[in-house]
Amino acid sequence: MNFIQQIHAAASLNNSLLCVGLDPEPAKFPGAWKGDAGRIFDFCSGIVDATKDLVIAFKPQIAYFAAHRAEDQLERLMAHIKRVAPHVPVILDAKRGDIGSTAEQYAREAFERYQADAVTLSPFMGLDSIEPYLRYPDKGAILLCRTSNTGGNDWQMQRLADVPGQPRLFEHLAALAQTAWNKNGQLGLVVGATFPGEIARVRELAPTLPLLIPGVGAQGGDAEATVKAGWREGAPIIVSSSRAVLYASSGDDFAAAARRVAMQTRDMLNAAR
Ligand SMILES: O=C(O)c1cc(=O)[nH]c(=O)n1[C@@H]1O[C@H](COP(=O)(O)O)[C@@H](O)[C@H]1O
Repeated sequence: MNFIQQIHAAASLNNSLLCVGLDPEPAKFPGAWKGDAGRIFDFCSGIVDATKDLVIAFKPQIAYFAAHRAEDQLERLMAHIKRVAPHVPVILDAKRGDIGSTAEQYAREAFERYQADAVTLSPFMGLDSIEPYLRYPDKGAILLCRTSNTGGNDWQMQRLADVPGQPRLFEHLAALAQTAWNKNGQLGLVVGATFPGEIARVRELAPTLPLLIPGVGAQGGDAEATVKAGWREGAPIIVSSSRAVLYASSGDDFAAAARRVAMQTRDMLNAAR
């Protein structure tokens, strides 16, 4: 199964649009684990085990592991997810973007070392910086398009004077990702839940692509508006929440609390379809 098929299968098996983001911060760990970077695997696997029947995907953010020299724990976590939840695709959030020869190494890291099913990428350096990932035709490559942060305005909302119709940068990218750049049909786009109007615009320009939508939960994005703007039958959205799920409780009941919040969020997203 390729990444797009995995997403469709997990969405229907778990009846979910919710992705749980795995952004482990030892300072926020419960009880005796607090401050202990050696517990990153234990914390994240606890979250995975508690939510694996509720999600369309998991999304570990690599910086939260690398900052603590915990790449070995990320490798173990990826293997753990494959073992306990083989039906749930894993998106490695790495936001890579570099020249082709270096991108080849990043693609190996994501797809061979970590066995990710998809990776997030910055398209700022253009198509040749994306192509090495496209050589893994079963894997997903999810391009930053209209990000959830306010600083996204600095570039993504600028108009391109030399392109017919003078689209904004994010609009131009969405159209390219749907067409010329999508050589093997494996591209997706990142659009922030904090900008539902732009989610709708991206959905117009990229009617079939999977959209990874972070920004519900801690960043305050509107879950209902997100679904209305982005979800269409056959065109999946992957709505990601990290802190609101991971740190629903700072006590030893963290996994049960994460499950409760994940279930509420999943149900809220489903009710808006
Ligand atoms: O690519 C991402 O996942 C991403 C894109 C974006 O535009 N905004 C954004 O917040 N993210 C990531 O999504 C997660 C959001 O975490 P919470 O705000 O805690 O749900 C973090 O891992 C971010 O790095």
